[in-house]
Amino acid sequence: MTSAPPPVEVDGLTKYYGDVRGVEDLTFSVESGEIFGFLGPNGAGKSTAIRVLLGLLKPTDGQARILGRDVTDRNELRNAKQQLGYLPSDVSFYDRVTGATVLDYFGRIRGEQRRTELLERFPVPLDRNVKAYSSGNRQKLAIVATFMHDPELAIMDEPTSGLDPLVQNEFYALLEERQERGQTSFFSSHVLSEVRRVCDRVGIIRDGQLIELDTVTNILEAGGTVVTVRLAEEPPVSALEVPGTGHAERIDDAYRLVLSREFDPLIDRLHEYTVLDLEVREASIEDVFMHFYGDADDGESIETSAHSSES
Ligand SMILES: Nc1ncnc2c1ncn2[C@@H]1O[C@H](COP(=O)(O)OP(=O)(O)OP(=O)(O)O)[C@@H](O)[C@H]1O
Repeated sequence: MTSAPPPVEVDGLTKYYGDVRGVEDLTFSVESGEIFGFLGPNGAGKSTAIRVLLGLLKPTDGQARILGRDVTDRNELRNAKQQLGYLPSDVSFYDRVTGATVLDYFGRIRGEQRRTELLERFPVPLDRNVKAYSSGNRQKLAIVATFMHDPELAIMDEPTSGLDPLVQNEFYALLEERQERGQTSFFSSHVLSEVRRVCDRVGIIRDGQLIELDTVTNILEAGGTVVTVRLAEEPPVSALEVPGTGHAERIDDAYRLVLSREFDPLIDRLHEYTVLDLEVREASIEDVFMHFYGDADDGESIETSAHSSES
């Protein structure tokens, strides 16, 4: 018996918009039952990759398959879509219809066995025109539409944007329940906290290219230990760059060092100074991100918490 193909398979995928690079040479696959986060700041290429996966854009080069079907083949894609839930980044339902009509429409096409249950978890004013919906309600309606046929694979472009924290939690719980049943979820995000919380594996994309692909656990382990130290003296940063230091910088009146597991060389060096303050902690996913994006100067933005704009 042959095993089922990976729900998402991308090989050498490249998409240019004329001269503008959308994504270049992406290769990865997502396994059954995984919650996979596709991570990157604005303009990195996440939506482009997702739109190719859904057959909405034709690749310039390379292959993309969902549920074992070639997304550039209309018939194959139609078959795959019966088992696919898709949540686009800007939810554009027909404004002049009610939420109930929207769900009726998708229900007729793909099925709606989980509709009632999902509406209890993500309630929306069903009888009202979608035009009058808040952005959060639109997003909740989109979640119900995405999952009510209980798809094997869900592909979502920034699914939690506009949701309040309680609804976000409900959404993460939904993904985890799906995982227990072996169903697969793939979503793009620029919110690090949610990726750390729910994803098994992440692909990090920058300037259209995949720059990291690993489990969240491995990425955090490889991130090292972050040491922040304040000294009475003001030595140059280079004075603290002992063996095992991956990165060192001066931030205000402190020194921030990323170390591998070896601490002795730093402790020896610190003997030469008066230590006023010392903090040692494991690297966070934010630290890992800053490592990849810290030198970006083109306005890329990453939210280090789901609500950083509100705090
Ligand atoms: N229709 C288009 N025509 C020309 N260039 C485009 C088009 N869509 C996207 N691009 C460009 O492709 C690159 C990748 O954009 P994309 O929207 O895929 O990024 P993203 O990671 O999804 O960003 P965001 O988080 O802002 O949605 C960007 O440089 C963008 O300007």
